[in-house]
Amino acid sequence: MESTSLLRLHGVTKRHGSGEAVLRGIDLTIDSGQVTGILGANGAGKSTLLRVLAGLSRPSGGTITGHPATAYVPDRFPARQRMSARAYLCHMGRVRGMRSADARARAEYWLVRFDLAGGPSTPLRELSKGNAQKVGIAQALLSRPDLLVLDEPWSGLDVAARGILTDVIDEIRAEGTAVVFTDHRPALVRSLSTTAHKLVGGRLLSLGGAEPTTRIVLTGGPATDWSTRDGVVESHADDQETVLTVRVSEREPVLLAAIRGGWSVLAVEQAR
Ligand SMILES: Nc1ncnc2c1ncn2[C@@H]1O[C@H](COP(=O)(O)OP(=O)(O)OP(=O)(O)O)[C@@H](O)[C@H]1O
Repeated sequence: MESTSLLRLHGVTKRHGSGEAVLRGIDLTIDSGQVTGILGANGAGKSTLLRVLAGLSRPSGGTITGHPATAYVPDRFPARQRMSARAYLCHMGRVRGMRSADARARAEYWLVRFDLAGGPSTPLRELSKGNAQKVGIAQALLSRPDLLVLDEPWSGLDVAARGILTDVIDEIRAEGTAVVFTDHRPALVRSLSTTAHKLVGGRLLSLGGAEPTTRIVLTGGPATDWSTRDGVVESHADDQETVLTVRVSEREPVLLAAIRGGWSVLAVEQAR
């Protein structure tokens, strides 16, 4: 699919009130089908940048061109209402001009896919942080946006939902949606992004493209926390299998550790 430019930031600055500038001279182009990952320390300005990208916050200086249909998922979904997850999503769908039946079908699809605890009828105010986050993501995916802006979307999600979100990002980007996300894990940002950046001192530094990854499917070994091992970008386990997404440069050491640890290797395949 040919990519088109959706949004361009040129020399964007942002200060909150009369304080120091949080963003300084940000140049960034967002193309369709592109996944842009943004790293940065606490307080570096990641959420501020995402709110500017989503059109929720006006920059103090610089220019922004482009008006993509944008969906935004904040780092904490404020789920205080009494209405059910399904009713909330149907309402949001109708607000966006969807037919009721379509909104309901899409709501049901995302809540089932992300396995919302208690199911779609659960009142929002009874949801845990991670389950509220699933509803926030479902809300953004009701109708396909041109640009999906995700603020630390994996934080709070359980292992299965993390894997689903990674798959969903791959799927929608293949359909042409641009995705911008923040996270604190350099390996994950580098691996999932087509362009990775780091915010330092209010400026956006380019980290270049993603390093390719390999998917390693293991079975039969002892309980192991793979997520802390060098090169492991993601790990996903169920009763039968453990699926690791591993940077290509670390594939052999991880395979060796698995075999030495008593695991059987079911598959090694190119992931990205
Ligand atoms: N509405 C606001 N009013 C005043 N200052 C703000 C506001 N929002 C953010 N800030 C300040 O701007 C700076 C950047 O905050 P921001 O939330 O963008 O950082 P972040 O990189 O997303 O941090 P974290 O990783 O902790 O989520 C911080 O110093 C913060 O205190």
